[in-house]
Amino acid sequence: MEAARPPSTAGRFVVVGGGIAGVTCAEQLAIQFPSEDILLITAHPVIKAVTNFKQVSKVLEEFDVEEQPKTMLENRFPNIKVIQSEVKQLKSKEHCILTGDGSQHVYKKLCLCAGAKPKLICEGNPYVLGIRDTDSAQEFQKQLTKAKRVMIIGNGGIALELVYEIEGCEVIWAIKDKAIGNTFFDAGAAEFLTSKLIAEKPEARIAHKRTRYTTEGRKKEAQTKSGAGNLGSALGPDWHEGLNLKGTKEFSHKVHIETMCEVKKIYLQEEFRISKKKSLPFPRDHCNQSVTTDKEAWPVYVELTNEKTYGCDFIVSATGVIPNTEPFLCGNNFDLGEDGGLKVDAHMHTSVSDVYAAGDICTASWPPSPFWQQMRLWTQARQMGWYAAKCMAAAILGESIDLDFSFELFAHVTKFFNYKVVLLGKYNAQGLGSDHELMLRCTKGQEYVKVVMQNGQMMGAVLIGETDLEETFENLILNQTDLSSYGEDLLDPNIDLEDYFD
Ligand SMILES: Cc1cc2nc3c(=O)[nH]c(=O)nc-3n(C[C@H](O)[C@H](O)[C@H](O)COP(=O)(O)OP(=O)(O)OC[C@H]3O[C@@H](n4cnc5c(N)ncnc54)[C@H](O)[C@@H]3O)c2cc1C
Ligand SMILES: NC(=O)C1=CN([C@@H]2O[C@H](COP(=O)(O)OP(=O)(O)OC[C@H]3O[C@@H](n4cnc5c(N)ncnc54)[C@H](OP(=O)(O)O)[C@@H]3O)[C@@H](O)[C@H]2O)C=CC1
Repeated sequence: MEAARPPSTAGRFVVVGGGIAGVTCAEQLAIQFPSEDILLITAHPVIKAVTNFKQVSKVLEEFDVEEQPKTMLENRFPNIKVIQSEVKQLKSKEHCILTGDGSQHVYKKLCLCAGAKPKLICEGNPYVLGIRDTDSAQEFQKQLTKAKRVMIIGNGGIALELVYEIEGCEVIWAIKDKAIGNTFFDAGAAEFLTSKLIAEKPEARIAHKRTRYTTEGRKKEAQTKSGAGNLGSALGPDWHEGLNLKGTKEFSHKVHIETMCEVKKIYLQEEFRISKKKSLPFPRDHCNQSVTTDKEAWPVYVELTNEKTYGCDFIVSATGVIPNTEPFLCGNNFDLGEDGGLKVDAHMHTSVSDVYAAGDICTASWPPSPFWQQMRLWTQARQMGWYAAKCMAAAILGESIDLDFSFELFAHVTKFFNYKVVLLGKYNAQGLGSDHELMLRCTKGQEYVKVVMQNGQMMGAVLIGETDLEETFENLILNQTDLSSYGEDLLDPNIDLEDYFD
C-alpha cells in the first residue's frame, strides 16, 4: 500500500495510554504515516501489545496479549516514541498536554486511551482491594497467601473468575442479583455454571482456544519501579494463570453465595468489638451461627443489607470500573456518558476538537447496530484503538470513513469455570423488552446453548462449552435469516446447521 502523504498541520499525533487501545492506535498511526513521529505517552513502564492476531470469523477474533517493555514497541515501529510519564493536564484550546516530567507536547490530533480504574465499594480502606493491573493482582495474591476467608463483592467478570480460581480459602460471595454472573448470564446459564463451582476442581484443565495473556515484559521490567501509582494497564484473559491463588487451607473450593444483597457497612476489628459491646443486634452468618459466637477475630467485618455479617481477612471489590478522566482532563469541556466515559461519536471523536478516545475511557455514543453494545473488554479496546487511528488519519487526509464492521455485532469469547463461553449480539436480550423468545439446549456438565429470537430472527446467543456453533450463529444474526420455519428444531443437535446456513 502506498504510504500516505505526511500531514501538514503543526504538531504531531499523540496517544495517551499504553494499554491495548493506546498501543493499537499508535501502531496503526505508525503504519499509516511511516515518515511521521507518533508519540505514545503512558504512565507505566510496560505497554500491552496484541500479538498473533487472528480473525477467526467475520467478527470473532483471537489474539495473545503481551506485556512488553516500551523499547520493544519502539524497535518494531521506529517512528513510535514512547514517553513514560503521567499526563497531568490537557489544554485542549492550546492543543497541548503537560506531563509529570515537566514537558509540554503539542498535538494536531490526540487520542485518549487512559483506560479505567476499579469502582470500589469504599475508598481508602486498606482491607478493600480492587484488581486492575499487575501490581494490584500481585497485592491480592500476597494477601491471599495469608488468608482463611475472603469476601468478594460484585457479580461480573472479575468475581466470576476469582470464585473459581481461589483455592484453599473460604470465599463469601455477595451479589445484588438472584443468580451469578449477571453481566454475562441469565439465570439458566448461571445454574449450569453453579454446579461447577460446588464440585472439586479437576486436576488437568481443558485448554481452550482464546485470547492469551503473557507477561514477558513485566518479568524483564521486574526491577523497574513504575512510580505510576494505580495507573497500570488493565489485566485481561488468563491474568490469574501465572499467580498462585491459594489461601492457607487445603481444600479446593469453598464458596458460599449470598444473593440479593449489598454491603451496608464495613467494620474494622476494633470498631466491630466496640459495637458488639454496645450489644447491637448482630445478624447471623452463613452457618446460621451468630457472628458473636464466631471464635475467630477477623481483621474486618462486612454487614450486608440482608442483615448478615461476615468476618474475613479482606474484601475484593469487583464492582466494575470508572473511566480515567480525572484529574488530567479537568477544565476541558468534554461531554461525558452516564458511566463517566468520554462520549465519542461514530468516528471515535470526543466533544472536544481534535481529541479522540478509545477503549475503557470512552462511552460509545453513536446509534449502535441492533446487535452491538459496548462492554469494557479487551477486544473492544483493540477494535476501538485501531478504528480511532483510521479515523484520525481520514480526518487529516480529508477522506470519509464508515463505521468499522467490528461494531456490527457484539462478539466476546472468554472462559468461565474452565468452560469456553461465547457471547453474541443481544445475548441477554438487552433492550429487546418482552418482545422476544428464548430457545435453550442444555446438557449438564457439557454445554449450554441459548438463543434470543425476535420475529423469527436470531438476535443473540450464549454458547457455553465446545458447541462449535459460533460461526454459524454469527452469520445467522448478521444476515437476519428468517428462521421461523425451523421452530425448536433450530437447536436440535441432530441437525447440522452448518449444512443449511454456511
Ligand atoms: C482483572 C481483569 C480481567 C479482565 N479480563 C478480561 C477478559 O478476560 N477479556 C476481556 O476482553 N477483557 C478483560 N478485561 C478488561 C480489559 O482488560 C480492558 O477492557 C482493556 O484492557 C482496556 O484497555 P485500555 O487500553 O482501554 O485501558 P488500560 O489497559 O487500562 O490502559 C490504560 C493505559 O493508560 C495509562 N494511563 C492512565 N492514566 C494516564 C495518565 N494520566 N497519563 C498517562 N498514561 C495514563 C495506563 O498506564 C495504561 O497504560 C479484564 C480486566 C481486568 C481488570
Ligand atoms: N472474562 C472476561 O471477559 C472478563 C472481563 N472483565 C472486565 O473487566 C472489567 C472489570 O470487571 P468487574 O469489576 O468484574 O466489572 P463488571 O462490570 O463485569 O461487573 C461489576 C459487577 O459489580 C456489580 N456492582 C456494581 N456496583 C456494586 C455495588 N455497589 N455493590 C455490589 N455489586 C455492585 C455490578 O452489578 P450491576 O451490573 O447490577 O451494576 C456487576 O455485577 C469489566 O469491564 C469486565 O467486563 C473482567 C474479568 C473477566
